Amino acid sequence: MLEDDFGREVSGVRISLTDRCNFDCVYCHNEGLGDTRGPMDAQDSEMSADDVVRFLEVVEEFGVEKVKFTGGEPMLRQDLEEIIRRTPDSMETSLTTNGTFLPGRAEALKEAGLDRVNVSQDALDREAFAEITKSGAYEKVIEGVHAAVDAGLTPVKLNMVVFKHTAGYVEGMVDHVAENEGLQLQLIQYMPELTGKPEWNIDIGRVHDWLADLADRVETRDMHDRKRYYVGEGMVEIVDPVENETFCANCHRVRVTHEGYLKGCLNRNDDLKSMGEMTKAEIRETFREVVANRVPYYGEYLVQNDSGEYVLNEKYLGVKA
Ligand SMILES: Nc1nc2c(ncn2[C@@H]2O[C@H](COP(=O)(O)OP(=O)(O)OP(=O)(O)O)[C@@H](O)[C@H]2O)c(=O)[nH]1
Ligand code: SF4
Ligand code: SF4
Repeated sequence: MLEDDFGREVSGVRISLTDRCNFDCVYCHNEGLGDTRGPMDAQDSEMSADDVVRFLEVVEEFGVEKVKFTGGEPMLRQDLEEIIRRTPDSMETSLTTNGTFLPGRAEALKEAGLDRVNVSQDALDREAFAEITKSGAYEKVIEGVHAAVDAGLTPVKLNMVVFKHTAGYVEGMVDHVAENEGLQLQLIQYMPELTGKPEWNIDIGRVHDWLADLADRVETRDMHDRKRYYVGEGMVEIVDPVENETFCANCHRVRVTHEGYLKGCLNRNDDLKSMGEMTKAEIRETFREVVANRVPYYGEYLVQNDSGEYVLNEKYLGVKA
């Protein structure tokens, strides 16, 4: 496995297959590229299935064990099943989706080799859901979650962004996963720096404290040092990157944008490297370069220079996290 200067091995890749989406969520950061509500890129700028598979075959050589397909909404790609079918067998394959297209397609995805799905679901309340996603698809999403469980795409992680609009629904969602086999809950800290509304922030520390009291046991996941709270039949994981040095020190993933740019960090777009029409040999070298240039985002590792560019803080040159 390739490792960066901070001792972080790259074990997973996250590939955005499109920036198109049928929702318009108020917290959307579009894999760090900015809100999907702006003009979307043309469909023909998206990586082709061949491009995606070529990339996966290269990173498999470097021991990458996991691939997550994301968007926008990745199920808007009609060739998603083909991409999954052609993903190297050695990789755990998962999908992050808004769930609307899972009814009728979950079984085909399972048959193609998909292991599990994460579905965005911010509330068990139709009106709140509509206000957050600007969509009337609540029932479809619930149906999609059932379809995923029935197809064995488990555990199905429900992704809930914790912010002003959802704070009142956290308890109900925790009860929901505690009572339903096959479901897990992922509470995602709101990221104002990507979406621009600090007033919507909720203190995630309070959610940790509340869950610590409620849980039967607590574990810490290697990836991002995330806490997992076990409540009844369910598991609740907290994704809390903001200003969290430990989270970044345990970051083991590289991203690919829908247009085929390698992206070393969710929060940065100044380090993008296009894979364009590259051969496998060229992708191999570019991937090595991107991994070598990765720097933990939170902590003292990066500083901005007078032109606003991120540069490595001199005192950390050559120092591992
Ligand atoms: N800052 C930061 N946020 C992340 C990172 N990974 C996930 N997140 C946040 O968590 C949200 C949901 O992530 P998912 O795509 O469902 O996947 P995940 O939870 O990271 O992955 P699995 O646990 O493997 O399913 C993302 O949209 C981000 O907001 C990361 O590496 N850095
Ligand atoms: S479903 Fe996902 S990609 Fe679509 S608008 Fe919501 S957060 Fe963004
Ligand atoms: S370095 Fe930190 S902010 Fe960047 S992708 Fe990794 S965990 Fe997220």
